[in-house]
Amino acid sequence: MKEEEEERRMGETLQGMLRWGAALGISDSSAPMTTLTPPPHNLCIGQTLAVAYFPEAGGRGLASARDIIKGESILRVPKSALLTTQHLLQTDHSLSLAVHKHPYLSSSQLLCVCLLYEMGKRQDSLWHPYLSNLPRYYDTLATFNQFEMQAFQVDDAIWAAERAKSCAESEWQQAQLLMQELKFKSVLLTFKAWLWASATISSRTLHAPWDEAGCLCPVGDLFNYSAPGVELQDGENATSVRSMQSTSLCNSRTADEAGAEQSATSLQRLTDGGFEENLKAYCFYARKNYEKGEQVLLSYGTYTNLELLEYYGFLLNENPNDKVYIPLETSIYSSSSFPKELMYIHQNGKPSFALLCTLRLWATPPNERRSIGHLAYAGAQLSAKNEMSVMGLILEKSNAILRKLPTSIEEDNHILCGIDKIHDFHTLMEVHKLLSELGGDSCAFLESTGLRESLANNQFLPCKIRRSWYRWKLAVQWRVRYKKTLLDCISYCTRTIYFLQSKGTN
Ligand SMILES: C[S@@+](CC[C@H](N)C(=O)[O-])C[C@H]1O[C@@H](n2cnc3c(N)ncnc32)[C@H](O)[C@@H]1O
Repeated sequence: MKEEEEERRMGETLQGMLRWGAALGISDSSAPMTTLTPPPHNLCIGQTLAVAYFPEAGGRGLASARDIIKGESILRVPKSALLTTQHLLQTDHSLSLAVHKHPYLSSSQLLCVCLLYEMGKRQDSLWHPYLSNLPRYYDTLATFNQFEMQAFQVDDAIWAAERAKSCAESEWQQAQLLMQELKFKSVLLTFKAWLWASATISSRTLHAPWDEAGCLCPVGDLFNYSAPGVELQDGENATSVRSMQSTSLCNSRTADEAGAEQSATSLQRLTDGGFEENLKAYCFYARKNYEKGEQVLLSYGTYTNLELLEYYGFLLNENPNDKVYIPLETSIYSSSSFPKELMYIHQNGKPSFALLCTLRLWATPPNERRSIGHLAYAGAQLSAKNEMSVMGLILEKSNAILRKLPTSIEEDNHILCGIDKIHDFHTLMEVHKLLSELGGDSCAFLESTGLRESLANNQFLPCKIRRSWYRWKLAVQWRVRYKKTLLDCISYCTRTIYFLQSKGTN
């Protein structure tokens, strides 16, 4: 009964946002936007899209309300409805005065401050109907606690989470003075509020040509993600692209990567969407045909699962852009001119082009590398013996990584099954019993959440523990996917070696 009531209330707030959006000119129509746009019927936006719930693919999202053809214009959000730093500074003199005294803050930090500033206005904010529909919690990497970070098991992932958190912390500290000058209420000054704002920005902003931090786009940010298909990837050279969000709070990319990113982003806008100066609106286009009722998805860019977790707080079991790096000796890296970032294992277990090419050269006597370099760079196998040493090395490295990890993929899957069962339990006693029997990380989960102590005071599972349980599940899902890639790689290398041996060639 309580859940039904909650659902009804959420439906009403959503309808309120859609009515508000329609009044501001957010529409599916390609006709000029006016405030005469008819009010939305139920959760529909014009005739084309409707807000719907997709439990297995992003939760709340946008469904097609009719058949849609690839390339059709499906949504327009006028610039006046976008929540941007520029808009707020132009319309709020005291905010503008205060912000100009802090030129050292980055554009993302400023957007965080502006978002919290608007939240502080409550009903008086122009965006109140939009803000009250934003998620209350996020599961981006910066929100992971120590236990949840350790659950990744893999150093690179633990470091990424630690870096995301410490970066958010230092950005928050730098912005404190400005937020105090703006007389933020104490609840908006907390690190928790900052994490919420920075996760909102990281997971929901769209690229804006006038601001590196991007813009918050009401209704346009309800599209869930589908990974760009191979048709958008520039072979091995595809780098991470961010069209949903242009910059991260902890962006550590190089200028070259940023350049590649920009050109790939423009490519994607042809089918997905972008800000159109002549229309003064954010315009979205269907990237494929959709049947009525299907979820309409957007490609935010090309991400590995770890990056999806860092910026968006979710991961994909089938992610064509996921990668596993295996550490190699410096002498190996320097055998080719490829950058390290291109030497990895694809999610399907196959070594990347650059990794194969580099290892083939490394397994060639140094005095012969020059003469056969052109063959290696063209992707050719150099000899059966050479190929077998390459496969042998990758196999050995993958096995070594797996051996060092504290649990096997079977144990992780067992833990995941247990974690999933928590969903059906409501009382703390039931959850405690399940976790005590589960073994593995679950004892550490009991410790980290203080669940044992909570038993005395609470009958039901507190929200904080539910959130932690969800992030723990994300970390375990991530490491399962990581191990599966390495196991698939081992099978691939083994099969190749057997094949070459059976041919008995050199
Ligand atoms: C731009 S919002 C999309 C709308 C969002 N579902 C909502 O309810 O407001 C991006 C967020 O949606 C969720 N999301 C998007 N695509 C997803 C997917 N394919 N699988 C799981 N979660 C997804 C993630 O939480 C992500 O941070």
